[in-house]
Amino acid sequence: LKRCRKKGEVSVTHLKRYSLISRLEAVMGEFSQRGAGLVQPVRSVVPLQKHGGFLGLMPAYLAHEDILCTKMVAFYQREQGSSLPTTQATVLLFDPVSGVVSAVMDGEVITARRTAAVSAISAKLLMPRHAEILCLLGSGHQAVSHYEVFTQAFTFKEVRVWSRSKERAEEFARAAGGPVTVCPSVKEAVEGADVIVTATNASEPLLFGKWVKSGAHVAAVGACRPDWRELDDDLMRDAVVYVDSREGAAAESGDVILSGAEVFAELGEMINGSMPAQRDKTTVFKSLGMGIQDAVSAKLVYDKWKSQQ
Ligand SMILES: NC(=O)C1=CN([C@@H]2O[C@H](COP(=O)(O)OP(=O)(O)OC[C@H]3O[C@@H](n4cnc5c(N)ncnc54)[C@H](O)[C@@H]3O)[C@@H](O)[C@H]2O)C=CC1
Ligand SMILES: O=C(O)C1=NCCCC1
Repeated sequence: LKRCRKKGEVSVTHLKRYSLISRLEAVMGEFSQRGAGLVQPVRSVVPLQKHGGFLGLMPAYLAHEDILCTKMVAFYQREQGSSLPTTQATVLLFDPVSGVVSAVMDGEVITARRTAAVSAISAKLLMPRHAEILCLLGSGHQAVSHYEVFTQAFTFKEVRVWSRSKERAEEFARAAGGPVTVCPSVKEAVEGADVIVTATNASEPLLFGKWVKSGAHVAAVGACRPDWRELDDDLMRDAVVYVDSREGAAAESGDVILSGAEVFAELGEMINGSMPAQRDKTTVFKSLGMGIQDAVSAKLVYDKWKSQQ
């Protein structure tokens, strides 16, 4: 990908070469057609009230490719400074003929990479044509994977990071493969940014519409509970809102539910061409994560492993 890029150019066409991205595009397009060949219920979530956590179950069956998969993901809101991870996932692949489990995989990398790859698809379609500034809010696992995928797929003049812990943001910047500006506040970080990724465990809005440049694209990855927020009402109501799944957003996204914002389209509808990409407007892609994304990602990993046996 890096070889294909010219300075200052968004190398959107080269995204196709990134096989995870093209697999995700295909399956999300198919999902938005609501055909019988793809079964994915809305995530079941078991609250662990006593421990401030949740266990999510994410099954999916892709009949055309005969992929049967489920992910189990535990996610928590931890106290600042806790050494425990906030998100832990395990992915099971089955032989759909017999129901036998063919693989048990750690889901950390799959979750990190597929989420960032889906956000990159949203950015490819929705960010300003000559996007120069990428801003990451949060410095955890998703911020790292978004940095990696976004800087491989696109060319930015500047990458900024804000985190509620300045030390973590500085650590993030040191570990990044290129220059990253650490910003002291969300407001300063997002000012003039063309693409903003929110990847935090916040449950109250931290990104306000009044700070966001008109025409910017926001990929909102956190706030995956119906009463959690990352984005304020102004941003949600003024932007054109895209989601990964309408049913998922209606059940789980506090940013969608509590703001009363209208969902304009699913990412898959844009991919299929049945709904337009309103690139000239301020856009929000509200990501919640889907079992079908894990299924195609796990199959890629499994096939690669199999080919090496
Ligand atoms: N949309 C999707 O498909 C997926 C979404 N997620 C969600 O993405 C978010 C980030 O996940 P990870 O990077 O794995 O978590 P992480 O724990 O590695 O990083 C979380 C980041 O959020 C920051 N943070 C925590 N509480 C905050 C608050 N109240 N205000 C501002 N910043 C805060 C932390 O300092 C850290 O920088 C979580 O909400 C997680 O549930 C995770 C996986 C998939
Ligand atoms: O899709 C996922 O995986 C997750 N989504 C939201 C919460 C954490 C994991």
